[in-house]
Amino acid sequence: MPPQKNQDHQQQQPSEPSKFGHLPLSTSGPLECALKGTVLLNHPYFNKGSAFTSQERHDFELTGLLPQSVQTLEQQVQRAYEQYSAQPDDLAKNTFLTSMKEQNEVLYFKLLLDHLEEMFSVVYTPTEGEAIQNYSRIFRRPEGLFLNIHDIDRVHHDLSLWGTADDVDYIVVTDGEEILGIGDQGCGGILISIAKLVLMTICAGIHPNRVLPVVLDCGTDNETLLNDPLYLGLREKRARGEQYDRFVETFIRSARELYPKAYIHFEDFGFQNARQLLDRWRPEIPCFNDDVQGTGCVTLAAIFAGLHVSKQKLGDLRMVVFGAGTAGVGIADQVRDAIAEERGISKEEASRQIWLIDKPGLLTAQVEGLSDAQKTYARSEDWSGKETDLLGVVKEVKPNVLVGTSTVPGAFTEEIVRAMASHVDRPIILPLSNPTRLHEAVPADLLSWTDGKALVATGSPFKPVKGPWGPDGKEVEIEVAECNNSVVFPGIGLGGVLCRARLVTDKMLIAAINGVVEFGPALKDETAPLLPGVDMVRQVSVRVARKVIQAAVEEGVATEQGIPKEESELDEWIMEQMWDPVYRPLKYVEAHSASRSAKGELRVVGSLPQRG
Ligand SMILES: NC(=O)C1=CN([C@@H]2O[C@H](COP(=O)(O)OP(=O)(O)OC[C@H]3O[C@@H](n4cnc5c(N)ncnc54)[C@H](O)[C@@H]3O)[C@@H](O)[C@H]2O)C=CC1
Ligand SMILES: CC(=O)C(=O)O
Ligand SMILES: [Mg+2]
Repeated sequence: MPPQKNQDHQQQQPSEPSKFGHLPLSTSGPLECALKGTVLLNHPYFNKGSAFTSQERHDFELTGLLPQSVQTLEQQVQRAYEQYSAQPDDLAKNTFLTSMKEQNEVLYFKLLLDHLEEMFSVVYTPTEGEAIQNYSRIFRRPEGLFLNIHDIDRVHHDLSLWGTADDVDYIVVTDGEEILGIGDQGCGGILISIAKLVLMTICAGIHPNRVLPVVLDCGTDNETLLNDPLYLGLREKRARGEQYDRFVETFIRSARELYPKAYIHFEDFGFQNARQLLDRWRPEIPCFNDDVQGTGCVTLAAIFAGLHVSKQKLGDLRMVVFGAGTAGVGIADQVRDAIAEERGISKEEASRQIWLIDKPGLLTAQVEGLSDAQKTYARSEDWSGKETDLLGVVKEVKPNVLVGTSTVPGAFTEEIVRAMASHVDRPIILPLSNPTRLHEAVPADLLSWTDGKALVATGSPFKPVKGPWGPDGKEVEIEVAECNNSVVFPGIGLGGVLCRARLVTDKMLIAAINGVVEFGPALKDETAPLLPGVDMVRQVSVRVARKVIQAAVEEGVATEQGIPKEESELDEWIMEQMWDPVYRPLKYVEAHSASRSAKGELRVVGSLPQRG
């Protein structure tokens, strides 16, 4: 593209009046800004770098601080992409993107959106896992909110610095205990909160300046971190029990009080805490546990697609889950409820079609120390004299669905997979452990051991697999879906935020699953992936959000006014409120006369220490 001389007349965003009138979260029109000069250039939300127009350079005291050429966002993306491509490896690419986010958010999100398929695995699993493990080493600048268990009395105050009551739509909080499949990462867990929020913006258009990433620093049991002189978090063993409960409760109550509109997303808590927190808060506030509910929803959607291809019914499902932790039991619950609904039977009866395996082997009534959630699935029939390891259970139970959420790489061995395929024509096999190196099996092996018959989806992305599985042994390429909660949590969150749901109900989650299923490529072409890919994320999120909002309205938990009833209008209403990475004209306002806008877009220096 030839360089363009003067882009002053580039129109940054049309501000057509909406047919719905003023929508609370729409972001068209000029952006009020009280910052000037270097402070403005250093503010990631307002900064446009070389794309500031000549007028803005004069109005905001930027002349002399920028080279003369006024460039377009597209030119900036081109330059940024060249810089990104020159990075030596994925972790360096991840670090490059983080620093771009700290400089210019519009450019960061535009770059990501334009190259989403290539960059998704760099800002999310698997590379984000590597960044988290190295947090205290690659740290440059803090982002997010770090709350200290020893300062419970300051939690409310520290949270209050983030904005006013209207400023926050979405909070992702972790305590860092069970990050992806890489265990306790202490305060480095802040990066999973940030990554999930990046996905909320990219996949669902949640405004990047109206979100809050939080890590609850309760210490860490990770010896490597405890012994690392550069570790940035509390250097002590994890607090548990009463002190922990009081800390989390103080956080949630303060967040609710300060930001009553915000939806709270729990991420990567340890198994016991994840469940307890969800059970404790779900009946009271709009909250969601991604590892339990998000994973349950996306996996059920993949299973629906797999059953469609294998021409089996949900009622006939026999599922073995290897790794009965947060995700494994979350999946089991979602599948159990769907079976119960389809067959018109009790949840208890439906749970008989599911076998959970953990470290002691099959979970039976004889296994001690099971949590309440696991006990629901403990087998009561007599297994004495039978093998209760994965191979033994697969041989005995003859499952048509096998799920891996164990973090044990290679656990789905050739023998196990062949045993499964010997009694089911199209086995549905979902190795979901992240990051990539922890998958229970890789698609190439699963397909090769089953002559291309396995219906596979994986927790992290994999390249398509080629093999002689077409008609007459012709070589075909099989694309494997990523079965990650990222397919579904953005749409659920978008729906929850836009309708200002009081609660996130079971029916809203079922509606979300149906939304994903409608986009499943395998429903139209049986050789296609079980779930929609990254290229369709925004469309999927709009559909999921629509379904979630409709269910919330039906259930009486939507509190927003004026939600359209008609589907295409509702889609328009949703899309108008999704944030897009475009530069909007800046309008100067005096700091002292500046009130923070309801959109949280007017940030006065000093009001947001973490982001200013
Ligand atoms: N694809 C997706 O969307 C998601 C994937 N995950 C992945 O699932 C994995 C598990 O995550 P969580 O459930 O949060 O962790 P978790 O720690 O709660 O669960 C893991 C379970 O596997 C069990 N396990 C470990 N070694 C085992 C062995 N040798 N045999 C049998 N069981 C064994 C553990 O005892 C534990 O119960 C992680 O790799 C995580 O990244 C989690 C959430 C979503
Ligand atoms: C995907 C996700 O949430 C996890 O692996 O924990
Ligand atoms: Mg997670």
